[in-house]
Amino acid sequence: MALKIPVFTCPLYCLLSCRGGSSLSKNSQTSHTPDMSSSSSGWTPRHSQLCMYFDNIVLFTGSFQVGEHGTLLKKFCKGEQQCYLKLMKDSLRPFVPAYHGVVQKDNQDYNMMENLLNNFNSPYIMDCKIGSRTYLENELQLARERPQPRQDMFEKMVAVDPGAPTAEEQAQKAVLKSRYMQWRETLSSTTTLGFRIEGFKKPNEDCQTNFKKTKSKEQVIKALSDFVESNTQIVWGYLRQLRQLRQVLETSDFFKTHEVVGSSLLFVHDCSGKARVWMIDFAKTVTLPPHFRVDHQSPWVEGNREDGYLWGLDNLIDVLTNMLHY
Ligand SMILES: O=P(O)(O)O[C@H]1[C@H](O)[C@@H](OP(=O)(O)O)[C@H](OP(=O)(O)O)[C@@H](OP(=O)(O)O)[C@H]1O
Ligand SMILES: Nc1ncnc2c1ncn2[C@@H]1O[C@H](COP(=O)(O)OP(=O)(O)O)[C@@H](O)[C@H]1O
Repeated sequence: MALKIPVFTCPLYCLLSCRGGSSLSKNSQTSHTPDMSSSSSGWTPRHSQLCMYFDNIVLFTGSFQVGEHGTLLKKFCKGEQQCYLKLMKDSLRPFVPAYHGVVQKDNQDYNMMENLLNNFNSPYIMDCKIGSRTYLENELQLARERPQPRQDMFEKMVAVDPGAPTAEEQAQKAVLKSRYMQWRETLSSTTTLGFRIEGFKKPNEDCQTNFKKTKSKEQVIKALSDFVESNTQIVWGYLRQLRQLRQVLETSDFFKTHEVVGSSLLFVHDCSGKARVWMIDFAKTVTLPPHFRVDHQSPWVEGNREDGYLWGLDNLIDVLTNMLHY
């Protein structure tokens, strides 16, 4: 059973509590980072429209708060909790943040986890969403049964490509979520490479999240080179981590029995040369029916539950390897 303990009062609470489910990936194309006045606690919070961070400390999103003793609190999601509980006993344990149970704050439950940036000095942080699709099969089904046209998604679509909506969508000024998600996937490298860069943050620079149209290998390499500042030692460090992860995934019971959708790899390095990769975001990772098997590589067709996780990881490893020969 999950531990329930009270959260200590965080002085940054009001700054961090905004919309849920936001992340690097949900940033706008036009990020701005106004300085906020220095607080008496010594923190200098800065934020962009949908990307929050604290100087040299951490990158936060609307669904997060700071926890005690170097922990992060993410808005509670039962499915994600179940994943973390299983992951804590799985061979993937070294590749996910430590999970510390459920805590409550103002009637809101949170999953408490290790802050992966704890042991880095001025970290470089990148979020890459892995897999060949970003929505669950049951989301598609729901969209068919109860279509809910989304105006916000129409607006996000038009902002990137005014010609993308169909005549019907133009008339409604709304699109279905499944349609938006599929469009996002074909626009980016998700469908061609099985992963996409959601965003990254370098020390003393604004978040970069303008990767919605980063699709070709060359574009991806350009973005990754910018993130690692062409430092081959860092690329080697990430490659070592990703190859280890690849091996561990082959042995993992968790991976064997789950459809892993919308999950990211969090890349973190700093100027000491330390580079680490972790799997994060299991909100859309679901257990497969008993005896149902996926290989995480085959192309997805509705019903086969394939997520393309290993295909994406292999492509990412290839791309990083290519960078060493550039
Ligand atoms: O990245 P952009 O183009 O802004 O689109 C976002 C991402 O796909 C989110 O996925 P993730 O959280 O994995 O980044 C998704 O959240 P879900 O995870 O809820 O599907 C959002 O759906 P809504 O939250 O319904 O708006 C969708 O609007
Ligand atoms: N355990 C963690 N330690 C440090 N940063 C994290 C951790 N988990 C998430 N993050 C940061 O928060 C962002 C959003 O996390 P994610 O779990 O994808 O949330 P959401 O589902 O709200 O998008 C990530 O891109 C990363 O920058």
